[in-house]
This record gives sequence, structure tokens and C-alpha cells, in this order.
Amino acid sequence: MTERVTFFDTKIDFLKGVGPQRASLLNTELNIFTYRDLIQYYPFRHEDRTRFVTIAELSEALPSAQVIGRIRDWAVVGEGPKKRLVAEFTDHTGSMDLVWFQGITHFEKFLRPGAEYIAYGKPIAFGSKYSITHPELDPLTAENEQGSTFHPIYNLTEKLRRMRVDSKLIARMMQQLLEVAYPHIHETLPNSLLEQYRMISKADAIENIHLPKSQAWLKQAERRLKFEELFYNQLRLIKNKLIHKTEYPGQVFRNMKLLNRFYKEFMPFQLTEAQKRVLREIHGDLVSGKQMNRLLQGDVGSGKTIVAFITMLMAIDNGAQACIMAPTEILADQHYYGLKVFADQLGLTIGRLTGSTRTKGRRIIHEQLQSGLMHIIVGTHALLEDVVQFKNLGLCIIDEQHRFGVAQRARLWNKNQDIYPHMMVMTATPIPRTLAMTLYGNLDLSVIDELPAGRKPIKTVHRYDTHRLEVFGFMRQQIEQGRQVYVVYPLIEESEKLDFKDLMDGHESITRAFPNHPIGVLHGRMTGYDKDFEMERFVKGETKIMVATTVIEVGVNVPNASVMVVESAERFGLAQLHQLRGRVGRGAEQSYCILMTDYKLSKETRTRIETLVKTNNGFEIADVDLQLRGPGDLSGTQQSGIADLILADLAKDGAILMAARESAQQILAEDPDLVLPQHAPIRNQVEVQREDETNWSRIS
Ligand SMILES: Nc1ncnc2c1ncn2[C@@H]1O[C@H](COP(=O)(O)OP(=O)(O)OP(=O)(O)O)[C@@H](O)[C@H]1O
Repeated sequence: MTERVTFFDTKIDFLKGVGPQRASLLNTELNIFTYRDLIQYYPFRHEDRTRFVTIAELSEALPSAQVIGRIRDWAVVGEGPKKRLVAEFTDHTGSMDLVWFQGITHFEKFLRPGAEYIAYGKPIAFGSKYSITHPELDPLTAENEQGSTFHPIYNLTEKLRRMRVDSKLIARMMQQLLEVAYPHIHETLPNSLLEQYRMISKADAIENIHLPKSQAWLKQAERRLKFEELFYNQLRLIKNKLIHKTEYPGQVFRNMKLLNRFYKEFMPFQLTEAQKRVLREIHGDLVSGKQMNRLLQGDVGSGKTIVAFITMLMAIDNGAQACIMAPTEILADQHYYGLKVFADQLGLTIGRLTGSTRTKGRRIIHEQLQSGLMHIIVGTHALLEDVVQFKNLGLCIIDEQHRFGVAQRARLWNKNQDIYPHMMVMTATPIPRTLAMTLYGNLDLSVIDELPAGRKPIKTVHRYDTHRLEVFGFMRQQIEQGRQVYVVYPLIEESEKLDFKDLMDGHESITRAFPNHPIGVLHGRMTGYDKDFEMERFVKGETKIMVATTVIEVGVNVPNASVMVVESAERFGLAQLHQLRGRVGRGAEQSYCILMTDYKLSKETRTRIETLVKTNNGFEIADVDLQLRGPGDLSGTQQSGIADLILADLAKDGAILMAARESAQQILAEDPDLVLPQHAPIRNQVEVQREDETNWSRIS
């Protein structure tokens, strides 16, 4: 497709007052090269500059205040870092101080005693007098004395600030650009939607997101642009889903001989109703003749492994092979061991391929996959290598998908010659609905929303470090009743050395406190062999306590372990704590999770800990996590497309997302190829943006 050059491709150098030096600064610091880049560089907040207060009305409760007054006098006082310029600023109600620690020489030249200014900033009381440090100061003019509007504040880098590129300058550039750009901004939503949701035009929205005429306009602009962003996000995902459903054939897996045999002879337990329902959904896909693209969500311990295995059997029953890809070696190993038990019973060949598989082993696996001798392969990224070829890959299961990129997924698809393999994505931690929709809106969703019968909810408590002896006492009691215990320490890359020392000190003090019980230790610095050895001892019950880092976070399954002690729990994220806790409560015994922390906790940390104490429900926890941290921070989601949402906030804009999704669904159901005249704005936008994998709401 040839690039269409538009007005918005003009270089910012053409704006008045930009010049080559500033242009290159904006290029390198903010990635702003063209009018398009600039106009889409939205401010992150606005200052309300419509109202004034008098000096008598100042109060510390005001986050900021705008005052008209006169500089009566000023002086430079103090020495060294305390050196500052203090100006006395007065109006008819009183006097206050304006203070500068930086730019003193500039203000010495700029301040004129007797002249009138508008000062803006955060008022702080010193005794009976208020002062503003580093206020924004503008000479009073006929224009600004009525109060201006809302001033946009842009994210800027330190270097830009040093070079005197501030929000005011960007706002001036924006004003200049908007004056000429307005007629070039095409409408990108159909009239019907604008009317249905009473939204303003794209051009008005762009103008008001930068330089709003009023608070009401700003709100309208935000709502319109968020809607558009989410609408195109959903349109892209739903369209993608439709294409898969209509255009991509899938192998049909009807034979169920092996599956029936497994059910009759080896099935270790009764499936839960939720597991059965999900398997019916999957089976429906696998006999539909279309390629399956499904997301399998289930809370920690809900029994995803058996669902994955039965799905694999459906493929193998029909002469196809299955693979499962996990983000880490430990997790791949866990899947391997979990699945091997079942595979061995049926005499199926299962292999494991990770970074540490030796060359010779690799070669054998490659051959067996190519000849079709190997039925199931479990692995990490190593599976993506070109040398890995299958005879007939019928099913790919991807665990923890959000750690894999879109391109990696596509590479797996292409591993089969004639027909794409069926795809199933499993997430080990529940994700909130809004996030699931924007990340995985192109997939069909299956949820295992029920834990196996007989599980007792894990009891979670919070204990301060000072109560460690009591905790040890409790651990001892549990071990004497035949149970096993995990003690987990944080190990975070930035403070790895110290953390490692904590882990080893912890190991030592536990060894001293439990002289009669064998203790294991597990961390990322150990070799694969040592890790396997330690894990095996714990699985067999030879060690009673496992002191570990978060390497055991996902997938580890030792039903006899009933106590999880998390040291420095304040340093873990919510999802991570929920995952860790999920390592216990996997058998029939009552299980416990003990979150150890320091006395001093931030408000957010307290909320995290209290949430875990209060609920075992992963979906509820995921929602709190989203509220606390925002979607960009949820573990591992950064690179997966969520960052492309510039304005919409999935924690707050759920209602807009639902409306946008519904609209996208309706429009595509009525007009899948977007050929109706009323959908021309969408068609145009989609045609221009098709090249862009992630963001279809860009200015064209
Ligand atoms: N229907 C069931 N009845 C009884 N036990 C079950 C059932 N389904 C699974 N289990 C057992 O529950 C435990 C957890 O299952 P599994 O390891 O598949 O969980 P998961 O969903 O993968 O969770 P995680 O993400 O925490 O690993 C295992 O010991 C498994 O054998």
C-alpha cells in the first residue's frame, strides 16, 4: 500500500518559533516529528486558570491558587542552597511572598516593582503569611485579567525543561497548529454514533483536549476521544475474530477413542461442572471446521491442567500433535511433569524443549516432532525456533499469553503447513473483565469459575515480623500433623544481592529453628539439575519446609503443602501474592497463608494485604489490583498492546468500553465489510490505519 501523505505529515519545523534546534529537541525527547505527532501529544492534566482568589482567601486546602497583585519589592536572601529571591506580592486584602530558588538572575531582570502580575501556584502558610514557591508569573494584561481558560500541562523531560521548553511553549505551538489544522481533522466516527452518545466532533474534541473552552468542553473532549480509542480497539479485535471465524479453516477433531479410554480408566477425579462446560465449549470449536482461538481463564488451582490435557487428547485422537508453550523454564517443567503422568498412562510420547535442553536431546526431539512420533511437546520460546517442525501440529496452548507478543503467537501458528493449528491461551491469574476485553477481545472466552469440590478456602492472616516466633510455632504444629510448608522471600533484580542474603539468612534461621526437619531451598541462581532435585525432594515429602524465591510463583503443585509464609509481603504485588497463596489449598486439608510485613506500611500496601485477607477470589483481587495500579502496571501487560490506550483508563472507563464494544459489534454484524455509506468514516479510517497493528484511532 502506498503511503498517503497528508497535511499531518508536515514537519513541526514549519511552525513559527520552532526552528531546527527546538525541532530536533522535540524529535529526540518526545518523538514528535510531524504535526500528527504534536497534535496527538495530549496533555496529562489541565490547570484551572479561570478563577482568581484574593490574598485574604488563600488557604492550604487549595491545591493551587491564582492571584492578581502587585510586586511591592524583592530581595535576594540566604546563602548556598538556601539562596533565594523573595518578592513581596500584595493586593487590596493583604500581602504574601513569592519565592524562587532557581532562575534568580532571570527574575532579577524580569520583576518590576510596582507592576501588576498574575501569580499561580500552590499556597503554603508560614506563620500568618502565605507564600508560593516557584509560582508561574505573568504580567497582567487586558486579555488575561478576565481569567484565561484551562492551561494544558504536558509531560516533558528534564532536558526540555532545562532548554526552556515548557508546557506554555507547547501550548503556544498547539494553538498555532490548531488554527490551521482544524479543517483538516476528519470525522472518524459515523453520525449515528455521535448522535446516539451525544458526542462532539473529532475536530472539536482535538481542539478542546488541548485548549478547552471550559471544563464542560474538556470533559466532552475526553469522553469523545476515549470512546473513539476504545471503539477502534474493539473494532480491530472483533474484526480480527470475524476473519478467523469466517476465513480460517480448522482441522476437525471428531474421534474420541483415547479420550474415552482416559475417562474410563485413568480419570483421577470427577470434573467440576465448570471444567465440563469449558470442555464442551472447546469441543464445539474443534469440530466446527474453523480455527479455534480461545482464552481459558481460571482462578489459581481451578484445574486448568486437566482441561489442557483433555483438549490435547482431542487433537491426538485425530492424528495431530499438540504443544504447550510457557514463559519460563520452571513453568514449562511443571506442565511437563503434570502432563507426563497422564501421558504415560496412555502410552503417549511427551517431550520437553527449553533453553537448557542439550544439543543431542534437541536433535532427537526435532526428529520425533517432524516424524510425528512425539505427540505432545512442552516448552518455552525454544519452540519458536525454525528448526522446530511438526508433522501435523493441530493444537497450540499458550500459557501466560500476556508475556508473549503478537509476533511470537503468529510464529507458532505458522508451524503447520496447510492449516493453522487451533489456539488456546491460558492465563494463570484472572484478569479483570475490561482488561480481558481490550487484550483478548479477539478471542472467545471460557472461564473456570469453580474450584474442585472439597477444597477448604485458604485462611489468610497478616502478621508483623515481630511475631515470627509464633509463626514458627504454627509451622511446627502443621509439620507435626504431616503437612509441608513454603517460606517465600522476595528476590527482585534491582536489589538482588541484598535479597539473596535475606533468603540465605532466612534459610539459616529456619534451619536453626527446625533442627529435626529436613529443609530445602530453591532459587533462580541454582542450576536446572539442582532445582529439579530440590523440587522432587519436596514433592516426595522428604523435605518439610521449602525456602524459596518467587520461582515457585506459578504452576507448582504439591497438594500436601498447607502453609505458605510470605516474607516481606509488602514488596509483592497483589496478583503475585494471590499466585503464591495458590500454591497451598490444593489438597483436601485446611490451608493457611501468612503474610509477614514490617510495621510501617503505606496505605496502598495495607489495602493490598487487607484485600488478600478478605477474599480468595482471584477476579475480585484482579479488580482491586487494576484500581490500585492501573492497567499499564499489571504484571507483564506492558508490551501487549494495552499501552496503546493513550486516554482511556480501564480502571475507570469500563462503561465507555462497554458502549464502544457494543457499537463495534453492532456495526460489524450489520456491515462486516464496512461498505454502507453511513460507515464511510470508519472505512476510511480502517483503510488508512490497516498497516498499524495496534492503534486504529490515530489522526490520518
Ligand atoms: N475436578 C477436580 N477435582 C479434584 N481435583 C482436581 C480437579 N481438577 C483439578 N484438580 C486438582 O487440583 C489441583 C490444581 O489443578 P491445576 O494444577 O490444574 O490448577 P491450575 O488451574 O493450573 O492452577 P495454577 O494456575 O494455580 O497452577 C491439582 O492437584 C489437580 O490435580
